[in-house]
Amino acid sequence: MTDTIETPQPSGGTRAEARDRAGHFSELRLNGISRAHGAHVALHPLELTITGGEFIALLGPSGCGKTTALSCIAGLLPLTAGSIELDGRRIDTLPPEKRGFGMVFQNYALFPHLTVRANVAFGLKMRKRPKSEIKARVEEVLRLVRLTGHAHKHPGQLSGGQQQRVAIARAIVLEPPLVLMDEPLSNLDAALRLDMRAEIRRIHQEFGLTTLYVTHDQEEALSLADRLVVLDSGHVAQIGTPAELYESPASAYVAAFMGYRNILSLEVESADAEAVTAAGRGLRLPGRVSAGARLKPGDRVQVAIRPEDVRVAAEDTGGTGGSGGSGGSGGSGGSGASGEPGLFDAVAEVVEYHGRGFHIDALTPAGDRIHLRTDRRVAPGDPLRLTAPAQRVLVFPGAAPPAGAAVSRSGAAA
Ligand SMILES: Nc1ncnc2c1ncn2[C@@H]1O[C@H](COP(=O)(O)OP(=O)(O)OP(=O)(O)O)[C@@H](O)[C@H]1O
Repeated sequence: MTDTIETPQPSGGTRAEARDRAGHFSELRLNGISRAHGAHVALHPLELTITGGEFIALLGPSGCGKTTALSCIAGLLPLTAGSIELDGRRIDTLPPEKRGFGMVFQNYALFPHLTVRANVAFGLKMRKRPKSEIKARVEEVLRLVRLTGHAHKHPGQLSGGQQQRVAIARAIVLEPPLVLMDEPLSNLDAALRLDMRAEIRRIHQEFGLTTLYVTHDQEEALSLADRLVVLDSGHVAQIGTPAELYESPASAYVAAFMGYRNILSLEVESADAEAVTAAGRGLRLPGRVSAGARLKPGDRVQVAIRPEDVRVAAEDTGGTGGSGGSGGSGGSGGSGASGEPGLFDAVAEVVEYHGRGFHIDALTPAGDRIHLRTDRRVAPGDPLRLTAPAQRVLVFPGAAPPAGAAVSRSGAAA
């Protein structure tokens, strides 16, 4: 980490130069940090080492402890236990301003009576930096966030996305070792969120930042972060790269976050180290044993399948209205647990048109809701014969579906 603050090049310089200027560090260690509010533990001991330059997303549903973790790191909340070290130096005993981390929140918190330029310059003025340095750094950062042409305006004259970029500029102009962002895009409309998401990643890279980003949006986390930390009721559910979490979620809870919208509670019929057949509720599904799990017949399991991996079996879709037929099992109550593994019946309930295809919610005879995608024309009420390739069906040990997972069932558990 550099202690001296150099005056930036007027042209901004290269990414490496920007990285050198930012308060760069090698390693931020969270050593079992935890936080309790009275008897309620909002954050159980969190172990994480963040490398300088990384983009880390803290992901989880409302109330899982994301903001608590961020506030503990920022110094806004004292730790109940654990410690934080920046390149070996203990910092959890320091107040927020001494940690010097940049913060960007969803409500921007800009000064309405100050221009964009003055908002961005504010922190440097408070630090009594020389005027020439303030001017050069503010201009550079405004250019980086593409707001040079708006520098004279007040926040009220800017769009939500522009205001958010002012908030980011204000945080990064101080060249903080770490930028903490708490759901910074949640007040923006869908299109702007996408644009700003790309902007945030670009700014992170160009300025050589280290970023800790809180979100409940799996897509945002996967697209932005180098690594994700998934939290479940204050516990770490999994830490890994987007590809690791997407391909090999450690639990049904993480799977639900990674787009496995179909999570079914079934029982193991047969299993070896890798392959398993889970059955129950009129279904019989061959699948893949989740990493490290040992399953035996009779075990309760959670079976996770992505909507895009559920296929309409080719021979059984006769277009609208037709029950189709491969052996006359169309309609409810057809193929059951004794039927051909991997094939099951359902009736289309909700059909949404999505341009290139349809998103369908279908109900099995036992009342399990199955989400799927197809480019076949399907109408509500159509019987469907469905299948999912075994290698795309993940089977996790456990009796209860994950809380907050996208499990939808109209019937009772088996
Ligand atoms: N000051 C407090 N006193 C008591 N409980 C609190 C306090 N702050 C947070 N909590 C509780 O701690 C848990 C974690 O809250 P936190 O705000 O960290 O969740 P979050 O994942 O950031 O949620 P959201 O996405 O809704 O902001 C919640 O159960 C919350 O009710």
